[in-house]
Amino acid sequence: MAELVFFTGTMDSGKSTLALQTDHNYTARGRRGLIFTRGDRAGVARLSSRLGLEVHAREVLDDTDFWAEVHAERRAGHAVDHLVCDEAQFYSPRQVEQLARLVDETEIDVFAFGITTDFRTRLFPGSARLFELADRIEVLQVQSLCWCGARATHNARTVDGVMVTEGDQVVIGDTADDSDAGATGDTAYEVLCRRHHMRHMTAATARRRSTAAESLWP
Ligand SMILES: Nc1ncnc2c1ncn2[C@@H]1O[C@H](COP(=O)(O)OP(=O)(O)O)[C@@H](O)[C@H]1O
Ligand SMILES: Cc1cn([C@H]2C[C@H](O)[C@@H](COP(=O)(O)O)O2)c(=O)[nH]c1=O
Repeated sequence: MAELVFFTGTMDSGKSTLALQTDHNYTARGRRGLIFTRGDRAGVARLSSRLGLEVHAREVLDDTDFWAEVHAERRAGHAVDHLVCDEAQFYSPRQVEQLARLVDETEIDVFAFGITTDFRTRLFPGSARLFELADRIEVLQVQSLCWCGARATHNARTVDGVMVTEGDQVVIGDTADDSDAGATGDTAYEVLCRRHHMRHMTAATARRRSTAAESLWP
């Protein structure tokens, strides 16, 4: 029985790596899959992992119709046994419904990978529809950590090293290590635990407060 599975987590939790591993393992057993992505940091029509793996992928656009894509492949005589769909948070609800229809009516397995919530802790439309329709939701096992050591559960956006909660929902970018904090004109992301996201306390903020406190009581 085919399934629509949504693998989700924070940024930097191993989603793209798992997407590549999944396609590799299914292909190794003779299954033929199509790989999709949208807005990967490596560029158009690329699926990349921070581990360094990168493959060609079909870029999902606003008018991409997964039902039409799969049936065009099959009309051309190509088997399609599974779909790997990365950055699924960026897909439209209608596109998620097309994925679910492919599972139900053509017995194709669909493995979707994407972050759960945006920089304001709100669900992306694509992620929300996947939560509503998926047969299974799998939270990534790789623990990305907040600066405090707790498991990171949410994604923060920083501009010039300062956490922001206003702006466009979609801004392609990467997590920054501490050395990048405060770079001018730089939009970056940092994974935080809920407590510190709600407090707007990034690693840089925590460090600044600690330094200020030490200056009062040297
Ligand atoms: N140099 C490294 N050595 C080992 N693991 C790494 C290294 N760099 C990145 N990773 C792993 O890759 C994960 C991010 O993988 P990626 O698939 O790009 O995540 P996502 O797609 O969820 O953003 C990190 O959580 C970390 O576990
Ligand atoms: C939180 C958040 C993230 N994004 C972007 C930033 C990245 O390009 C992707 C997530 O990629 P990853 O493989 O999971 O690291 O999403 C965004 O556009 N808006 C946000 O609020």
